[in-house]
Amino acid sequence: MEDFIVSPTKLGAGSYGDVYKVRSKANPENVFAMKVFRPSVRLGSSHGLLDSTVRELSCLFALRGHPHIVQMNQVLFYKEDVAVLMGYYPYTLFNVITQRSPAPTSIVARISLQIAEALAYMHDLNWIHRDLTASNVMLTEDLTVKVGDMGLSRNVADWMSGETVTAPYRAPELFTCDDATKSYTNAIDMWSLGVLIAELLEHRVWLFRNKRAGRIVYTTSEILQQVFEPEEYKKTGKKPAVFNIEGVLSRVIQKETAIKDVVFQLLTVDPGDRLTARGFLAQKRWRSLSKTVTPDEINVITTEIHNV
Ligand SMILES: Nc1ncnc2c1ncn2[C@@H]1O[C@H](COP(=O)(O)OP(=O)(O)OP(=O)(O)O)[C@@H](O)[C@H]1O
Repeated sequence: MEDFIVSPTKLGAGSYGDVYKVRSKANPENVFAMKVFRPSVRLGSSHGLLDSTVRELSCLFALRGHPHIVQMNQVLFYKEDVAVLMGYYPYTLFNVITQRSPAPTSIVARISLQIAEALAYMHDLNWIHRDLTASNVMLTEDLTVKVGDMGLSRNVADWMSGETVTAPYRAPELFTCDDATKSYTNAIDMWSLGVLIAELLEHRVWLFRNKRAGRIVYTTSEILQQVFEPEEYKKTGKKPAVFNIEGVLSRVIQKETAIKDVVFQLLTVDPGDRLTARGFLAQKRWRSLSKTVTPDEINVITTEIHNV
């Protein structure tokens, strides 16, 4: 650690650790983010590491070098704790969704394709992200995607914990039964991608959100069970009218068919019918849209984020 200067203010504090901005002493132009993992307080844990730390480090290691996944530079000790030195990324997708004006569809296409590139790479290597949210998609100064926060990521197994993915981004199959472990696939990440695209197009975060004290909002499970109740859906073949998903996705509905179709192919109840990452990457309309991004469009967004 003697090679680095650690900024005293935290970049962020998550459930699993604190993140600091760090500069190289030899070359102060070189800026990194250092995540210092919380130690395990589990009785009998001899190594002092949380499972999530081991998962995050092994996932970052397995996926290192991918252009749209956070860059892992070094694993080191900071004081008594294990830390990872990563690339420093100034924005997250949350900043883009919550800026004053909605992001143009060209930017939505480019960002979503870059997220899909990262997911396709993960899924090909048999990893599931399991916590794709607006805050976990980081962005460089020119809005290049770096998918991060792999604390819940894991290799696919037959039975996995159902208690995963931040609620508003959780796929319907994770709500289908109360068992602690469930059988699901990497299609859960594609649902989360569908929610992120819808949030960008709707210009609103947490479209499917949790109940908050004092405000009438829908719980994710209520929405998903009412709209996508598998039994009801299978019986009638069409979505029950209890909850109007078209109302929630009102701006998406107004988009041209090719855009609308992709969102609905991702927000598909049956995980077997849901668009895969490779299937998403093959969407010609999105690819050509993403190529129309102009430097001006990027400037407008980054300037707005800076002015918030
Ligand atoms: N590479 C990075 N560059 C800049 N900021 C970062 C970077 N990594 C993390 N951060 C900041 O630190 C915060 C916490 O990081 P991270 O989400 O990885 O921690 P966590 O403990 O896993 O969080 P969570 O509770 O969301 O699971 C992020 O929301 C972000 O603001």
